[in-house]
Amino acid sequence: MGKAKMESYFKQKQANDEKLFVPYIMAGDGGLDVLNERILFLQNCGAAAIEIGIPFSDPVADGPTIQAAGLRALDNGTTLSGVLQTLQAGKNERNIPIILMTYINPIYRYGVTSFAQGCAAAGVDGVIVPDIPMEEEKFLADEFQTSSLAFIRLASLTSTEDRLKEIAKRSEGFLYAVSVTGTTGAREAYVEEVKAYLEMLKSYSSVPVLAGFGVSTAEQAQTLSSYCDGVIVGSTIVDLFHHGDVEGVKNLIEHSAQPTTTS
Ligand SMILES: O=P(O)(O)OC[C@@H](O)[C@@H](O)c1c[nH]c2ccccc12
Repeated sequence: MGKAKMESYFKQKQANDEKLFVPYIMAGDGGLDVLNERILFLQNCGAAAIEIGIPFSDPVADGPTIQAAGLRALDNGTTLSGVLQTLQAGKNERNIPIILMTYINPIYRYGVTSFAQGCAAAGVDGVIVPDIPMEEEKFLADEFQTSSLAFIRLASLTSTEDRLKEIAKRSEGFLYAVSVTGTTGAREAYVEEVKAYLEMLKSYSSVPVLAGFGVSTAEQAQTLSSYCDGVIVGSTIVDLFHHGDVEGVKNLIEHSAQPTTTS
């Protein structure tokens, strides 16, 4: 669908008062054979989009769960071109946006232009690159624009307000609001500043603001979603799939969408 369609797809969901739930999975964890199957399963469970990680040997933003999933995927021979081919093969069965999450190194090795073109051909709609700061991103932004890919930016709790304003202004598709300090992985609690941070980002952003990092329960998803437009859940989903608990995945997505009940 590309950037413009992804944005109108999210707008339509929001017009129906839906919060957006975006699960993350690691491509090649369990083998590339299960990738398209998992995507369709998540789509049927009500995911608003799916974030797909490209396994990489030095995943600096990742905690233990995603690191382990990345190692499993690398061990069974998963490559970026294998992932793109698999996504291309499953393209016609999907109807929700697909976002690739990859560090810059695999993109460099593949070639920036080939990567952007390969993503578009595979039916990828947006890309997240966590280790490219805003000052260095132009070479990527230009290629993504040529291929109609949304360049999804990451905001962090430790940035100044001026910087957050600029990041929010640039974000396409949605704005990824990293809502903890540190790496990916389940957390028990969120710091109090998260509410103000998400509300501030919402006031600057023209695309939906989604909170990610640390979400492991439906209650957390509901609470965070009440401050912004939805959540991204990685480590918990990766763990559930790894243990074969697809019912757990389904329950988490279904319950996360329910409005917060106050007791
Ligand atoms: O695993 P968590 O804590 O639920 O966080 C989401 C996260 O896994 C996913 O979005 C992600 C995986 N690796 C990343 C690297 C950078 C930014 C985001 C990510």
